[in-house]
Amino acid sequence: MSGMLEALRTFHEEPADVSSVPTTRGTWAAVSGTTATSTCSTRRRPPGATRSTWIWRRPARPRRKSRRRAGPGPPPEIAGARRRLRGRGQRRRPLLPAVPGAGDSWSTTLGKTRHSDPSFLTVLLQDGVGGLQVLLGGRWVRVPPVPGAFVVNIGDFLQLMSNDKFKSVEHRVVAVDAGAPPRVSVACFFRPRGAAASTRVYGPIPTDTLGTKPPSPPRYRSTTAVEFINHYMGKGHVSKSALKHFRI
Ligand SMILES: O=C(O)CCC(=O)C(=O)O
Ligand SMILES: [Fe+2]
Repeated sequence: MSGMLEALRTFHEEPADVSSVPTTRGTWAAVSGTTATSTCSTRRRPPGATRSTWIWRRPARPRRKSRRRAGPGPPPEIAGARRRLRGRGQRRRPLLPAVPGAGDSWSTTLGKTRHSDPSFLTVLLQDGVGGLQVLLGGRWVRVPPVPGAFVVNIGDFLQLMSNDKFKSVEHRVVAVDAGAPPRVSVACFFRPRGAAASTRVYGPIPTDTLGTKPPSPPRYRSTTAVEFINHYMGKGHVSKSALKHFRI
């Protein structure tokens, strides 16, 4: 865990010419054999929905031959960081600078705006800086970093499939006060990928699995991961509005 966070910091502290290499999918894919992309675009995102973030998508079945043909490879520090980050699914590495005077008043302008994740589950590793908050009973509650622990978030997909039995959690990240080091975190989003993402249809699972109660009527229409994500991205990932769109 600490190695992974350290790798992120190392990467962010690289000179600009190294850390700015992977600005396009093509460039980074050719360098690393994985796909990386930045979510720093402000095109369809409201303020607060962007930060310095890189997404790694590992090919489902990496083909060694094509990797070998891919060129000389990244510098050793980057290769090391990438090795530590490898795994299934999608990982992000946000970096949030400390802000002089930051407090709750900054929360809607800097950090990660309130949202729920378009995943079944998200496994999150945060560093010791803090700033993550969840919405509980209408109040923002801090999620203090616990060394050696992951934060596991229920995502919108699980809420949809469980017909509201498990509720996705609204969360945000607020800027921390000056003096703290820049914050890094790694999130792994578990959701359908590859062909299944556009072909497999997911809907509420009947909840009477024990046969003890009549199943509750579905509260959401069925959808594919691709349709859900496209809608989510189009909304600019704010709050839980994407889920509402699928509600019957
Ligand atoms: O950085 C964090 O703690 C949370 C990041 C997050 O919520 C996300 O990327 O969806
Ligand atoms: Fe999130």
